[in-house]
Amino acid sequence: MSATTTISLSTTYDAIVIGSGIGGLVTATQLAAKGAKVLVLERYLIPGGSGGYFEREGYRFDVGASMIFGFGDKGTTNLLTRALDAVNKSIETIADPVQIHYHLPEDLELKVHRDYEEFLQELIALFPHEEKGIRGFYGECWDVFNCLNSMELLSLEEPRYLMRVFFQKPFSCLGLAKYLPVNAGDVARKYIQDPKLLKFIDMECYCWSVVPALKTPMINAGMVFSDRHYGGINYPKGGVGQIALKLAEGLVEAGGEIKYKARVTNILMENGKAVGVKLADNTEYRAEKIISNATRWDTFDKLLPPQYTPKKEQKWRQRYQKSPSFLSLHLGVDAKVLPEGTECHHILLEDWNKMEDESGTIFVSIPTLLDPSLAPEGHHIIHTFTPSWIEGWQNLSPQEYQRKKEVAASKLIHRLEAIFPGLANALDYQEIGTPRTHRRFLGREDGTYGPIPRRKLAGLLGMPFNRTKIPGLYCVGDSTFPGQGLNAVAFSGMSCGHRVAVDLGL
Ligand SMILES: NC(=O)c1ccc[n+]([C@@H]2O[C@H](COP(=O)([O-])OP(=O)(O)OC[C@H]3O[C@@H](n4cnc5c(N)ncnc54)[C@H](O)[C@@H]3O)[C@@H](O)[C@H]2O)c1
Ligand SMILES: CC(C)=CCC/C(C)=C/C=C/C(C)=C/C=C/C(C)=C/C=C/C=C(C)/C=C/C=C(C)/C=C/C=C(\C)CCC=C(C)C
Repeated sequence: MSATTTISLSTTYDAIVIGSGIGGLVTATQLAAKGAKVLVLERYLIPGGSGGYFEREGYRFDVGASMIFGFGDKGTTNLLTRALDAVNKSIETIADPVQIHYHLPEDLELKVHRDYEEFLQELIALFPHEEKGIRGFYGECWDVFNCLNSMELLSLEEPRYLMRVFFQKPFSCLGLAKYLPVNAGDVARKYIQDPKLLKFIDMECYCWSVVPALKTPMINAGMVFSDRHYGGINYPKGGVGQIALKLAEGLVEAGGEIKYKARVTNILMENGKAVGVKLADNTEYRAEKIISNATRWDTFDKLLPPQYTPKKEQKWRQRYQKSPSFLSLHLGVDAKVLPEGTECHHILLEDWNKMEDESGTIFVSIPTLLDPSLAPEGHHIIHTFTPSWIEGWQNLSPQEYQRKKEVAASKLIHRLEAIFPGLANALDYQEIGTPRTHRRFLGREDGTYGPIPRRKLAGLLGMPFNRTKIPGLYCVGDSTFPGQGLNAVAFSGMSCGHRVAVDLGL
């Protein structure tokens, strides 16, 4: 068959989901559970995207996500638990007693304990003059969280749901409406004066939102700073990849389909409406609704002809830009290198002025402290990453690229020796990922971690929901409200599933 031959398949689906990241899988499972005929197309070999895994020499490494919110067993904000439950799946999890052990400049060293009061006591001991401010700021985060955690979380684009939830929980709705345009840094400044404590609050935001507190939406901060104590951080037994594997399993059991090695190259348009997709091998599939779990840049610049880029997208790009990608180091190490009592997640920064710089902040995750089965006996996994832009990794010869990776890895290991002395001599396995790796394996433009505000914006107000200006086309994942994070994209998936189901008349 010639390369240009197009194979059109006669089956018509209710919905096609492009990509099996957690956002895409949650949408697909929500729809399949409601009886829709769903097809998920994934370019890679396994599901999960940034929440995927890979195996090397007896180690099972998490690709990206490692600090998992949304796995609690109470309230309404435990969206990963709920998404799995919708297709009759569950995952055994291991409670992490400390969310992050911070190693910050000027000897600012502290742990965010799962127990809220224990965390506050540790922070207040470092800033006794700010006790009232600390309690005030984190207390207001709880106000936001309590609003969210009191209501059913579905599509904010569905007026009947909004009316229902408003009548059921008017104060929670009004509370959230009040916080939608607010950023965490402005709330922090109402309570806290100490500049060093404000820098700490910046780091508390930066380490998941990739921007300082003044640019971090308060609703997201309320979720993160409270749920870590309420539902807690819980690691899935068998690795983060289990979440996607179970969702994919549940999808198929609910009557949905998932195809791997199925790279979508075009969204097919007819009379201004999205009607199907075309794969790299020229196969075409058609559906009533097309849902893209690719980033907005990939969706609108690559999958659609340029004349279809809505004006709204151009405007959005004036407000949001691609965040940097990461340089990731997946290490297998001799267990003896970790001192007794080492915590699972660490943040390391030596100079406050470098927090947002390329290679400034170092993130560390050691999942084998919670689930030893992920590494050979007597060994641990240290997954460490630091922000990195694609530009520095382009136009290199294979030798230059290899050399640059090794230099960057050894610099990271050298800095990590400050918390894990002897690390360089304890290495058993090493794999280095760059922004190019993330672009290639996750299909994310420039390997970006997701959208970040170009300047200070009004909280979450500018983040688009799931519908797009193109009839029949929806977006899901971290390019949509409320942004990055597995629990955040699970929300995006739940609301996308809800909106599409209503549009399909289900
Ligand atoms: N908690 C953590 O520690 C941590 C760390 C890193 C990332 N994350 C989070 O993971 C989340 C990512 O979730 P997501 O759902 O937005 O997306 P994702 O990028 O994880 O998944 C997108 C999927 O779509 C596939 N894809 C892309 N283009 C395609 C095409 N043309 N055809 C077929 N398949 C295609 C990709 O291969 C990938 O599997 C982010 O929100 C990020 O914040 C969390
Ligand atoms: C009716 C009326 C009047 C009104 C209306 C209003 C309303 C109702 C509103 C609503 C809203 C809503 C619902 C919202 C929601 C939201 C959400 C869900 C959110 C979520 C969020 C989440 C998040 C953000 C998360 C995140 C996380 C992350 C990102 C993480 C990350 C991590 C990492 C990176 C790691 C780090 C570290 C180390 C490793 C150390």
